[in-house]
Amino acid sequence: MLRWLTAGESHGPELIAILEGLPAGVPIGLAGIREDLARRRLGYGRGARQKFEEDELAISAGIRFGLTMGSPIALRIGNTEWPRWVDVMSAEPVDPATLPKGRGAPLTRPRPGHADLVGMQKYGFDEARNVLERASARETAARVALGAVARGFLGELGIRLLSHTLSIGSVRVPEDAPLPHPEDVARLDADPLRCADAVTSQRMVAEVDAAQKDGDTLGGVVEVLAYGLPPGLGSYTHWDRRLDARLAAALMGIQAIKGVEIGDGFRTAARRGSAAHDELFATEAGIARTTDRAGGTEGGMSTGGPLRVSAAMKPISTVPHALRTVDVASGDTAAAHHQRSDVCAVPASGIVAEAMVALVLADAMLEKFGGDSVAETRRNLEGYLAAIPANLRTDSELHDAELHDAELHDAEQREPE
Ligand SMILES: Cc1cc2nc3c(=O)[nH]c(=O)nc-3n(C[C@H](O)[C@H](O)[C@H](O)COP(=O)(O)O)c2cc1C
Ligand SMILES: C=C(O[C@@H]1CC(C(=O)O)=C[C@@H](OP(=O)(O)O)[C@H]1O)C(=O)O
Repeated sequence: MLRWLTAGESHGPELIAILEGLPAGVPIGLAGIREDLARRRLGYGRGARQKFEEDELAISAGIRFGLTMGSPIALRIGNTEWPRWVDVMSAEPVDPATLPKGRGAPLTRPRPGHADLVGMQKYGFDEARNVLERASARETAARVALGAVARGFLGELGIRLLSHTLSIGSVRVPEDAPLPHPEDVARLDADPLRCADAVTSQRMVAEVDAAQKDGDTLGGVVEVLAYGLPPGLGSYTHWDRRLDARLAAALMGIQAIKGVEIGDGFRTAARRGSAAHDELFATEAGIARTTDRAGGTEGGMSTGGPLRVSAAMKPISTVPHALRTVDVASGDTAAAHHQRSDVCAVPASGIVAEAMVALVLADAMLEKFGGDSVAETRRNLEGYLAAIPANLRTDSELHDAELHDAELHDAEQREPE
């Protein structure tokens, strides 16, 4: 079993992330984690803070000479904004009246759509600072660092992940656009919105520009793909063992994610059964599915084909053209507090979604195959695959190669939705 925890406030000194249960012998370097942290900062439409803040990564435990030791892994990400917040975020008792003018002013105009108001009600605060410090998606840097470690483990077992942007506001990639593959990651990272379709990406940039001009914000949809999974991760035997349920919970656990789809998700509900499922074909190399409408899970288990899961992000709630709220200090109608914010953080949430999927898959791999060293996990995986009787084997290589052609064919045949 894999466990993970994060701690840290948005404007505190640092974020702390701990991962417990990963086997020994996984190659993990600072460079790989830094790369994923840098990818989370990218994306057209992010606010000023991404430009001047850096993620100061340090490994505090669990890795020696570039390899995991089997002990808990502890990572530290310093907030370079900290020197500007030492007084406002001091852990020592401070009388707010002694702070320079404007510093630590109470945030009494809660932002609709953010955690401000309910957080104040729940934790007994009379202003929103303590709420927004932890509700902020700054915390996702810690999860991305943990996800990079999980990705390193999965990579040792032949599993590769990527994410891409499916929509920004009302602009969406065409239904029949080809699925990106791991070789496309550099190209995706270079795209302003991490969109695989260049023409759609340009329209997305225009959508972000228009929202920014209007003092508004945008959400969108990201998709995570994982290639190289074995069949049988997760289980149909109990609701909380289902891989799809675990993925959905992990993705819904990202700030501002409001919907998750596995495979074709809600679109499947509008189809007839004859056009909704992935038929099976006997080939010389094994049983093949030539479509992937289900997104790589059946019965709460991985099928061995590509996993495809998407997450819908609501628009950023700190709207520059501020939303109406109530000043809880006076009871008067007011404009919600706003200093700076992202116009759109959808590409960044794709990187966070990749991290969450990597953590869930790493956990599911360890649950099925165990292992105190990654070599042991690999032996167990290979033994399991070799023991599947010939008449039950699926041919995922064939599946990968033919999937794209079959999907294009399928899109042509598909009834209008
Ligand atoms: C990567 C990322 C960046 C975000 N940036 C901002 C931001 O700049 N301003 C903001 O108000 N919300 C931002 N959010 C969203 C808030 O964190 C989110 O709206 C808040 O937690 C309340 O959403 P919830 O109801 O889903 O928890 C961001 C979310 C993510 C995933
Ligand atoms: C700092 C990050 O994201 C922050 C997430 C966030 C929010 O409300 O979620 C609000 C903004 O912070 P601030 O209000 O200080 O400008 C974002 O910049 C980050 O992703 O590293």
